[in-house]
Amino acid sequence: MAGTSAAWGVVVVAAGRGTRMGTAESKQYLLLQDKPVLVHTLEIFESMAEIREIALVVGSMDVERCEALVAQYGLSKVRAVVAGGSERQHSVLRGLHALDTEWVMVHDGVRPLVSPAAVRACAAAAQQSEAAVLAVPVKDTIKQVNEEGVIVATPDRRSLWAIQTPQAFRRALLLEAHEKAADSGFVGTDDAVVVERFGGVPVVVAEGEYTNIKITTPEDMPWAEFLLKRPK
Ligand SMILES: Nc1ccn([C@@H]2O[C@H](COP(=O)(O)OP(=O)(O)OP(=O)(O)O)[C@@H](O)[C@H]2O)c(=O)n1
Ligand SMILES: C[C@](O)(CO)[C@H](O)COP(=O)(O)O
Repeated sequence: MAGTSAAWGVVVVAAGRGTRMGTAESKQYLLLQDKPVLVHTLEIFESMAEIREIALVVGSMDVERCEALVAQYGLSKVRAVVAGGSERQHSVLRGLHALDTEWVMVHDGVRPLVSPAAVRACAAAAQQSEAAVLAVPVKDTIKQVNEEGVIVATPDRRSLWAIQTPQAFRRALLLEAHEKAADSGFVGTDDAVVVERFGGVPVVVAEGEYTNIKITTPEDMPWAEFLLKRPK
């Protein structure tokens, strides 16, 4: 982004049910400092000059509600609010069809703390390789455990990274990989794996920040409140 005139589109995915949060309200609509989590997320990209347009993907029952949020908060870069699918991957593909920039990022609507600097680092890495993800080195020892609860492998921690979003790609590459994945019935948990499997190009890691948390379970909300209060 820095120093380039590339036009970026962002797919913000927020069509999940948030079952692990255990709240009646889907977690993307829970309030952080009196503002929905999703709005915090959208405002990050709205504030960045390098971002030209946003495709917001939400639950089919939430389209009108989110169109109202977009108007209420003046999110002028949101080009479309579209209904998502049963899996995150399906939601991403629906968002991709609503953008026509050369470069795209996919970001979780429930990651409201990513910094513009980290977004720019991911974008810059993608423009070198066509595909990049934000990630941080894992701090804990990670082990593979079988169904009986027995440890079967301990990968070398030096090679393990916790993958985040945004994930950034040349749009044509990501769209073709997603369409091949849909044809094959493959469903992964992030967009990088779709490109790893069907894109034919290496996906690189751009080091992000540990504060770029994905709001998933109840204890994530007070943690996010604390992080939001930190001086910028
Ligand atoms: N069919 C889906 C599933 C998930 N997401 C979005 O993908 C992001 C990451 O997914 P996750 O944190 O798993 O959210 P949920 O699927 O809602 O959570 P859970 O698995 O606890 O139900 C979230 O912003 C979520 O709204 C989506 O757009 N469409
Ligand atoms: C895309 C992602 O945030 C990268 O860590 C993660 O895979 C999303 O997983 P979820 O189960 O859909 O939250």
